[in-house]
Amino acid sequence: MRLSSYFMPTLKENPSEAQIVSHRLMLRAGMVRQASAGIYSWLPMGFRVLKRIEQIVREEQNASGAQEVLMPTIQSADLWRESGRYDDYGKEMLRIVDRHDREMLYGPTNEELITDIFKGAAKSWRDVPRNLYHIQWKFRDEVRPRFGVMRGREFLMKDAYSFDLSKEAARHSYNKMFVAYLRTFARLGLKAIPMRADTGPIGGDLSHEFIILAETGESQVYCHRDVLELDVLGADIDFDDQATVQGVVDRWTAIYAATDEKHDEAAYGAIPEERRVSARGIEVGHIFYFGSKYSKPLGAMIARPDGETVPVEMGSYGIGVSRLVGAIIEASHDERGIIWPESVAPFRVGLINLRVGDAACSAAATGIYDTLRKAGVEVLYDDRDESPGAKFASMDLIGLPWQLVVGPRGLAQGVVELKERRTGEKQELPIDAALARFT
Ligand SMILES: Nc1ncnc2c1ncn2[C@@H]1O[C@H](COS(=O)(=O)NC(=O)[C@@H](N)CS)[C@@H](O)[C@H]1O
Repeated sequence: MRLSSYFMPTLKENPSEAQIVSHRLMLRAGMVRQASAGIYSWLPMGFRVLKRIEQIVREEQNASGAQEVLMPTIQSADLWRESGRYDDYGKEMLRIVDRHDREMLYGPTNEELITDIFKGAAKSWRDVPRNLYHIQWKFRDEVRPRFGVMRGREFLMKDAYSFDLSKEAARHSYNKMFVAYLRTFARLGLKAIPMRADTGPIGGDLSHEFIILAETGESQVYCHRDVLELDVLGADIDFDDQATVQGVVDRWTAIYAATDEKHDEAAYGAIPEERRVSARGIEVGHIFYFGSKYSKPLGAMIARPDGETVPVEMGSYGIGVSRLVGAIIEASHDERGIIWPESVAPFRVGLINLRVGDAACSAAATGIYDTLRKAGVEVLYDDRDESPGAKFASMDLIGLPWQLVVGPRGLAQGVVELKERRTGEKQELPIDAALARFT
């Protein structure tokens, strides 16, 4: 993509309404624009990151055996009346009346709808275990949306729902999601710690929040430092091997880590002082086991092999896909701007032509641009007629992992400059050697 034709309305100044760094940088880098309170338009740069995150979430859900569906954003109030949550949900629920005066709502979550879909299709133990997920926009009329996309009113969530015959089987489904979440956040370049958590409006009695430590986080969390030093498991795990999956969960949950609501001062106090961590954190995922909380009132029953019918055992598992765009910036930035992990970067290489008017420079830069694109490398080519300083500043702001700088002086010596955004490390390389790094 040539920057001279790219829709990327960057801002020079920090917008006054932005209180945290990710909100500031997303506005300044031209990634989003607020449409109304807590509701954002995703511009090309932000949308590319959102889709990269979404795709990694999708791959890890699929790897764990979950199956992707797509449920609507608008739901009938009927199912929510059956589950008893229509009134309980309170003011966060956006209630809508259609032209036939039917009571509808913009879904804040989908337990009722997915249970109704499963109920219509499943009849016996042969139909479980199943895990169905979708990646869909939600609406929660937050009383104080803030921090940009971190606490929005309309936001993108991956929400998965598991169906099992027994509590033991449901626990394995829960454990598989626990492991899938560890892998997902590791691929996003994040250290997300699973912490015992409250279940809130979703319900149930077993729940973990996946938290990344960040000063601007809304959650207060406590943990043993050991849990921050655990490595996420290797590349592959056999999700059908219950003992292996349980082993990973046990290893992580054996170490103290809890959100404020579930904090146990005594257990925390037993940790040696220098190994205690008390910090703010950002909740990027939240998983729940809640048994028959929805299947009983909605009548989602399945027959056991002995013929007796029981309400299907369920859990639900959410990841804040749009929140993650902000959370990754909170975890990965410096004073000059964003530092994207390669796995989610909107482009892999930022190509800078230092002197657009210079024929040799432009020929070399355009040649590199064409070669990289032909090799399938995502490259953003700054071909604007701007000063070198302005180009360096905007490339550092938008945070692409690599910068390739073409200038007359370097060319005279047959080299271009390669800079790694994360470390700031620069090296001069012949053009072919520089290209070889990416092709
Ligand atoms: N207002 C919000 N703005 C952005 N992301 C949010 C917001 N509320 C929740 N999230 C994200 O969505 C994730 C799941 O939300 S949740 O309420 O915890 N869980 C559920 O809704 C369950 N139905 C999981 S399927 C959270 O961990 C958080 O990362």
